[in-house]
Amino acid sequence: MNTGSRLITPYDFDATATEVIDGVDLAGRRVVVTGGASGIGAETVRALAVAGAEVTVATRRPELVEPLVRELADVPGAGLVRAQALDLADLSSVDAFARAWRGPLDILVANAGIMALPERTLTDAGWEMQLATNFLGHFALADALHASLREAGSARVVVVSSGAHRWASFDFDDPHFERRPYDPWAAYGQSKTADVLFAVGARRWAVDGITANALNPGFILTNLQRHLDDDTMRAFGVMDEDGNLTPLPHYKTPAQGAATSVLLAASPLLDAVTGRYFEDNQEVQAVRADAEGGGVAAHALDPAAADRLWEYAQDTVRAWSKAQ
Ligand SMILES: NC(=O)c1ccc[n+]([C@@H]2O[C@H](COP(=O)([O-])OP(=O)(O)OC[C@H]3O[C@@H](n4cnc5c(N)ncnc54)[C@H](O)[C@@H]3O)[C@@H](O)[C@H]2O)c1
Repeated sequence: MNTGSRLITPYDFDATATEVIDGVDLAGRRVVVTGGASGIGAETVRALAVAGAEVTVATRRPELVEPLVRELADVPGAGLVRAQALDLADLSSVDAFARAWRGPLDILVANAGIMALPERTLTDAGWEMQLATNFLGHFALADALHASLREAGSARVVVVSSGAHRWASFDFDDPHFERRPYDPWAAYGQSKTADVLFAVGARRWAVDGITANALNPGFILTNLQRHLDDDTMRAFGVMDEDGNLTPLPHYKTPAQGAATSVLLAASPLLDAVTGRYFEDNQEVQAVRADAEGGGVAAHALDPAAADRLWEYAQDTVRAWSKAQ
C-alpha cells in the first residue's frame, strides 16, 4: 500500500467528475453510491455510470432516482443504474441492504449526509442523527459488505467528509451529546472527523486489497443547506439581503463537487493509495484545526484515534445487532 509522499494529480479545483476519469473504462465494475439521488451523489453516479460502471444508488426514496436511471439508460456505453432502498439512520435497513447484495463490490462511495440539524435528534437506536447518518450507518454498511469488497480483489471505499471536520475532534466520552450541550456544527464536525478516521482505520483492510480514502468536496449549493436559516446563509455569504442565493466564486457546481469522489473511486492515480484525505482533487497537508483555508486537521489523521473509533463503532453496531 502507498504510504509515500503527498499525492498531487493533474486535476485542480475546476475539474469535473467526468474529467478526472476521462478515458477510464469501468465496464464490469460494481459500485454503490449512498445518497446518490441528489447533489454531488447524483453527479458521482452519472460520471461512474457513463464510464461503464454498474451503479446501485442507495437511497431512502428509490422512486426519486427514476429520472436519473432513465437518463443513463439512454447513454451509449453507460453501465446499468438501479436504485435500492437504504436508510443509514436505521441499522435494520443497512442490514437488509447488505444481506441483499450478491457478489463482489468494487467501489463503495459513502456520500450520503445531513448537516447542522438545529435540534438534537436521535435515531431509534438512540444515536445522535448526524453521527448515525454520516458515520455509524456508513461504517455498519462497509463492515457488512466487507466480504463483497474483499471478493472484488482491489476494492475502494470513498468516504465523503467535509472541511467542517476541522471544527471538532471525536468526543469519545460523549459522542451523542448526552452530557454536553448540543451544538449543530460540533455534531456535524464530529461526524465528519469520524469519516476521515474511518478511512485511516480501514488500513486494517489493506490485507484484503481494500483501500479507503476521505475527501472534502468543497462548497456546493445543494439540499444539504436546507437546515440553515437565512441569517446563517447570509453569514456564509451565499444569500443576499433579498433572499436570493448568490454562490461565491469559491463555490463549485455539483459536477465539480463530485470530482474528488470520482477521482478517489476510479482513477488509476489512486491505485493502492489508502488512509489519506483529499480536497480539490489533491491530497492536502495536515494543518492546525483553527487554520484558515483548506487542509486536514491532525486530529482526523491520528492512527490511535482511528483504531479507537473503529472499536467504538464496531462495539456500538454489534450491541445494536445483539439487541435485535
Ligand atoms: N454541499 C456542500 O457544500 C458539502 C460540503 C462538504 C461536504 N459535503 C458532503 O457531501 C455529501 C453529499 O452532500 P450534498 O451536498 O450532495 O447534499 P444532498 O443533500 O444533495 O445529498 C445528501 C444525500 O444524502 C441522503 N441522505 C440523507 N440522510 C440519509 C439517510 N439516513 N439514509 C440514506 N440517505 C440519506 C439525502 O437524501 C441526499 O440524497 C454529504 O456527506 C455532505 O456532508 C457537502
